[in-house]
Amino acid sequence: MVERSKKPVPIPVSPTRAENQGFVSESDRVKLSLPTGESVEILLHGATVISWVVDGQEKLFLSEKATLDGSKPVRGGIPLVFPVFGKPTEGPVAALPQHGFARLCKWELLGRTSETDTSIQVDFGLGPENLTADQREQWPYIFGLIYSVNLSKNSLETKMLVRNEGFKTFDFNLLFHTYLRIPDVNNLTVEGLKGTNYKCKVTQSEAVEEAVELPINSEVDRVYANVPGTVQVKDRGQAIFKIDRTNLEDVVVWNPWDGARKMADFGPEDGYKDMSKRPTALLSRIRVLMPLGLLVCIEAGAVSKWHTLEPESIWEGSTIINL
Ligand SMILES: O=P(O)(O)OC[C@H]1O[C@H](O)[C@H](O)[C@@H](O)[C@@H]1O
Repeated sequence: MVERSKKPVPIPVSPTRAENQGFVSESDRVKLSLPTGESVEILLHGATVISWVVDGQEKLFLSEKATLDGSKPVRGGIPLVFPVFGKPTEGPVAALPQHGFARLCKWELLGRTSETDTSIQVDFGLGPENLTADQREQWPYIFGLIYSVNLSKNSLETKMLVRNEGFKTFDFNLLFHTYLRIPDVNNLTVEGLKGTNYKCKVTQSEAVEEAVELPINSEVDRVYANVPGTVQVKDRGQAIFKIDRTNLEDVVVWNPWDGARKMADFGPEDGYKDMSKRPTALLSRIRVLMPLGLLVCIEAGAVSKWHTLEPESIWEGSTIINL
């Protein structure tokens, strides 16, 4: 449970910024914006970031068929993975659904906690009181999560604080399952992984990454452990996303490729690859107005091993995506 005494203290905003309405809270979501036009939108359901707009361009992929009403995890944006990554078939977390419960729960809005003309932050909380009785049974620990989303002019930072508020030690994984929107997967490379050990979930094998520039040209589902520095996503050799991490040692690279066709909530069906192959004039016009999705997931996390949290201990991990 998020102790009220531990809640972040809201910082009063200047009248000028208040007039700019950089923070809008609706029944199911929160919208943040900067005077320079950048914005981010976060659903209370899963505390899922579903949009990040810079210079009028959407930076995150959100499936056309994503469910946003809280009945399913969101296919797109930044779903939160906690307290388990994947779906272990045995052990104390075997009863939990794939990727845990954090992306399924309705989070509490704790409030806007810092704001200047160049950045704005909002915090959300989750504890056992926000879980269903089944979820509490599946993961019977007393915990508090505080999730912060910080929007700056050219970056988006997400930070998770995990607190063990009970008497029992627990193990957890955490991951920001970030769906990046990219212009064209055919020109895309991911850099910063060379020399890192990875588990390939497609071939069920392990290897050391040899590529300086990793292309995405088929299904990719790799868990890179202990990635040393910045991971860059490049389009035609130009960095379009630079991802830095603090206390999140691992990076998952995922693109379902044509496996996306089997996902009921994935749309457009070929959004994994290249929307330009859809020829109709109407779709081309729509594409100009609202470029549809091409994606790669670059997921910063702590997933290659369990993190153990003793009672009264705190763990914090964050990632920042710079443009
Ligand atoms: O379909 P989901 O439960 O959202 O999982 C989507 C994907 O998440 C991660 O990237 C995993 O490495 C993949 O194996 C998984 O398919």
